[in-house]
Amino acid sequence: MRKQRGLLIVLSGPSGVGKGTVRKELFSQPNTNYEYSISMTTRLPREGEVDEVDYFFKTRNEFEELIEQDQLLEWAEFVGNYYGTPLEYVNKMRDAGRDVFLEIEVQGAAQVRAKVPDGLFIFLAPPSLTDLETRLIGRGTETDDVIASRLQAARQELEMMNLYDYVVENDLVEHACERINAIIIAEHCKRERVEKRYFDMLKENA
Ligand SMILES: Nc1nc2c(ncn2[C@@H]2O[C@H](COP(=O)(O)OP(=O)(O)O)[C@@H](O)[C@H]2O)c(=O)[nH]1
Ligand SMILES: Nc1ncnc2c1ncn2[C@@H]1O[C@H](COP(=O)(O)OP(=O)(O)O)[C@@H](O)[C@H]1O
Repeated sequence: MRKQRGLLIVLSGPSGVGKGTVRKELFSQPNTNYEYSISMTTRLPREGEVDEVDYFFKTRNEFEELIEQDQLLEWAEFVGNYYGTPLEYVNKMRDAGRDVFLEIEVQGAAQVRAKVPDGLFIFLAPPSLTDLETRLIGRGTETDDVIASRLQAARQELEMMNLYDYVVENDLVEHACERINAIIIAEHCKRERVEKRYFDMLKENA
């Protein structure tokens, strides 16, 4: 059977909603066809974060060079730091039939929407703004100032959720993962409808 080109799955949502937690849970499940695209950032590593695993950590100069050289599928500045997606990896994985996950904020997602119209756009939403604040504070990785800026950004990000194909509430991690897996399976089935091999099959049997 010929392999479909892999999906480009964009997972967005405000800082602290649980994108990283949900994505790690999805990737820990057996029999998935997912690849995670590690982003570039100028943010400093948090305790425990590893270069080339969590992010490719770059200086601002290095990042600006990548922009100049057109090596990023999208990039954005979020609360004082650059973040961007390496283009080559995404294309290579999709060509190999793998579904590629981008975990990115809303400005970058809008750029991907314009460049990759067949992408699958999923917005992860918190049960409430209070839950979001509790999670962001509970994670304990940012200073109070940064938390306040991220909560401010969250209000604008939540207003963008209507631009996504799906909104998934992250009430419980397992439930959010079940919904995301279901969306991806449905998306593959939808794309099967236009697979050439089915038209060929019908012609052969005419
Ligand atoms: N546009 C864009 N956003 C990204 C990329 N990588 C991460 N982000 C987003 O940047 C925001 C800040 O990321 P980070 O500092 O790691 O904080 P965290 O997501 O709250 O743990 C989050 O919304 C990420 O999803 C990227 O390659 N491009
Ligand atoms: N469904 C959930 N219920 C309660 N806490 C959650 C849930 N999902 C994630 N968290 C917690 O919220 C915090 C932020 O999650 P994280 O995955 O780092 O968010 P993001 O990547 O969107 O910034 C973490 O401490 C995580 O353990």
